[in-house]
Amino acid sequence: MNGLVAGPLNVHIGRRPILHDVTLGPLARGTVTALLGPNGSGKSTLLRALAGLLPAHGPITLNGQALSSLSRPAHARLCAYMPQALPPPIRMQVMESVLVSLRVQGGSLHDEAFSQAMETLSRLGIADMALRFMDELSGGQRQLVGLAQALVRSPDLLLLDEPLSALDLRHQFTVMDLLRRETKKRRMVSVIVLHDLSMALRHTDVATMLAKGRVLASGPVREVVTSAILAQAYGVQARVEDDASGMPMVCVDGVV
Ligand SMILES: Nc1ncnc2c1ncn2[C@@H]1O[C@H](COP(=O)(O)OP(=O)(O)OP(=O)(O)O)[C@@H](O)[C@H]1O
Repeated sequence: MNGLVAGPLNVHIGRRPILHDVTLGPLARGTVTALLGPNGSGKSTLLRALAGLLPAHGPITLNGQALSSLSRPAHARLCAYMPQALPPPIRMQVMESVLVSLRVQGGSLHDEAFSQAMETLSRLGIADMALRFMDELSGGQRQLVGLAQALVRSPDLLLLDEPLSALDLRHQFTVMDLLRRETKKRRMVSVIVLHDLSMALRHTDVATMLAKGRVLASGPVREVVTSAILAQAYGVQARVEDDASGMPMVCVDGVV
């Protein structure tokens, strides 16, 4: 089976149960999935479990292959994960940090590594930062570098935890647009944690809404981001409306 299928998954951190019988997918190749839910609902935990960074009880298969059966390097070749925390402001040039990310996949760098890294920086609009040092960049600029580090690896599974949190309005749109195009072109499965529900409506294909470590709803994003589900998940009174150009947006009127 192509794409990602996970669950039912149960995840404990220490003795604490965090995820309860969570299922995800099947998520087809070439699609972007939004992982939604209130603070503490388990989004990052699920992403880390998919990335193989937390032990999960339950099956996770990618393109028919059980991820749990893979060695760390083999897992890293298939899957790129960008955590919620921004890349640290260390004394390393941007280009070097992107090349280091390519090396996570194991082996030595191939001849095209440099041009591949440069092309990824260009697509994100930060080619001019290639020789700058990470500890001289703003938070948003470092987040764009973090995205370059993930994208340059052309993974089969792209996992991004709040990739827009430090970005300005223009970059939020250009990054989501780029992620959608790259996901289609490279036939990746992309799973992205987002708090901006209008962004999810406009730029993702399917969504899973978590609440208290369980799946509340799953399916096409417009069927998941609804007044009823938002009331249940977040405790807000909200409407989903189309703006003048027909694009969906979430308007919050208050709390329930
Ligand atoms: N290291 C840990 N030890 C114990 N509990 C943890 C740990 N990390 C996370 N948790 C708990 O797991 C639950 C889910 O956390 P998680 O970070 O997955 O939520 P989230 O949906 O990503 O939240 P947010 O939107 O705030 O980032 C929370 O109740 C949190 O307190």
